[in-house]
Amino acid sequence: MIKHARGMLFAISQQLRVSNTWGFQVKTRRLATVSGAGLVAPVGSVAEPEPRPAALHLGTGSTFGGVSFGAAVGAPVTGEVVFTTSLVGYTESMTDPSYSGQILVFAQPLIGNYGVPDAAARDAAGLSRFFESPRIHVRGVVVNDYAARHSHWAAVESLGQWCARHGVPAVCGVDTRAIVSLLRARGSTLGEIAVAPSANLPFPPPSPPHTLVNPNQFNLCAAVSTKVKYIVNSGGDVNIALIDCGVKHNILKCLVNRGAKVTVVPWDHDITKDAEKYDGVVLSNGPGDPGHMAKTVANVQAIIANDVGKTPTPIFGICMGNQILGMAAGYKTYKMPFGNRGHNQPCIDLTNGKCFITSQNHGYALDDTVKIPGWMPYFRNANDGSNEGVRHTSLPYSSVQFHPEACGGPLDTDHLFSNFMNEVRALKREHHRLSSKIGTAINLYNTQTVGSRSSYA
Ligand SMILES: NC(=O)CC[C@H](N)C(=O)O
Repeated sequence: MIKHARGMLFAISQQLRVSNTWGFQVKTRRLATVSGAGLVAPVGSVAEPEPRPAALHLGTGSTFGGVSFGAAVGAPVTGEVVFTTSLVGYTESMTDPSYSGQILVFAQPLIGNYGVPDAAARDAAGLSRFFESPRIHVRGVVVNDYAARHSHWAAVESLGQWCARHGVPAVCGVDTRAIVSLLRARGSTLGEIAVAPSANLPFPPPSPPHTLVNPNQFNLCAAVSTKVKYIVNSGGDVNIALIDCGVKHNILKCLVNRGAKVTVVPWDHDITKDAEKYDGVVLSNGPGDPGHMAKTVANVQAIIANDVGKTPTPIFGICMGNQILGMAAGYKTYKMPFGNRGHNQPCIDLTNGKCFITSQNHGYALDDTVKIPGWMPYFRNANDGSNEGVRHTSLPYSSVQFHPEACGGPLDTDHLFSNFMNEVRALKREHHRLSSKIGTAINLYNTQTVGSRSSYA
């Protein structure tokens, strides 16, 4: 069966390699998506998808014909076409909510060789063991060489089966180097994946005439953020408010593994109105244009204003979180030509000159050329000089554009979570000490006797 599928794939892709353009009509008819209206079929219920002609059409007019190895979608799937240079981590990238609205092109030629692990596997805190969120967020994937045979101890299905179950189209057999060159030259562009209704059609399916919708015109963070507050690791010694703009599970894990209780709140939630006290705030990653995040920016400004005259609440932002904290400080954002996506982006810590290799996935950046009193650039990209973080000059507010939680990618900047947690605990102790100084005699007595036995003492 595998041999047969591989043979067909090879034959079709050979056929398509010699016919990347067309000037003819192919009859199209609608196909039901495998997953239906948002429902995902269970693991094992979907056979290896039938290889069919497929194509990636770019808004710039280029077409790349290939072979479908994912969902047999009826209508073409549109999105912003971006590329990643990451060598591994396709399951983590595809479930990263920051990729919402995007068609992801892998520069690494061989994709799918280690299959897909079990989405139901959980860690002790109930978080997904292998994925960054419960579902696939990319709109489609484009690869050069799809490994029809996978092998890994954790794999429960192939990449093609996983895509098919989630209704996500996937195209292989295309020259991804040519696509990456084009995207680098022309910038990220809108595009669509079209899959032929039948395996017997010898040519890539054409793009029906229509306007490509730019996903970045929508507030994608609002769409992927949690709708309700929830807590992870309720027994943690410090309470971190995580403002969820599309959080990757590994950010939660990095906090929980360091002993924190994490209270996850929606993207537009104002934590200064909450009755409960937070010891620290994390601003998560998230998809789309940071220009839609004015509400979150205002809420962060409220947290900072609320700190005046008190022990400050440490804030740490990641990716979209960097853009939000930066905008709260007064910086502006801009759209990069093709962004930085991959696991090998060098970033210099401007406080000590050290360079770290980082995991990245972003298409927007902060413009830090304008000086903002009280704030400074924190990290800088050693390749393109773009901003990779900002920090307050004296208060514990900082953020990074890259992903210190990795998954996938290098763990070189994992210490930033430890720094943040140390700051949170130190300031909680300080808060404790100050309130004991200015409190009434009875409070002072309680703080000294009870506080000295507490875990923060
Ligand atoms: N990973 C992220 O948080 C991405 C942030 C933002 N959507 C960007 O593309 O720049």
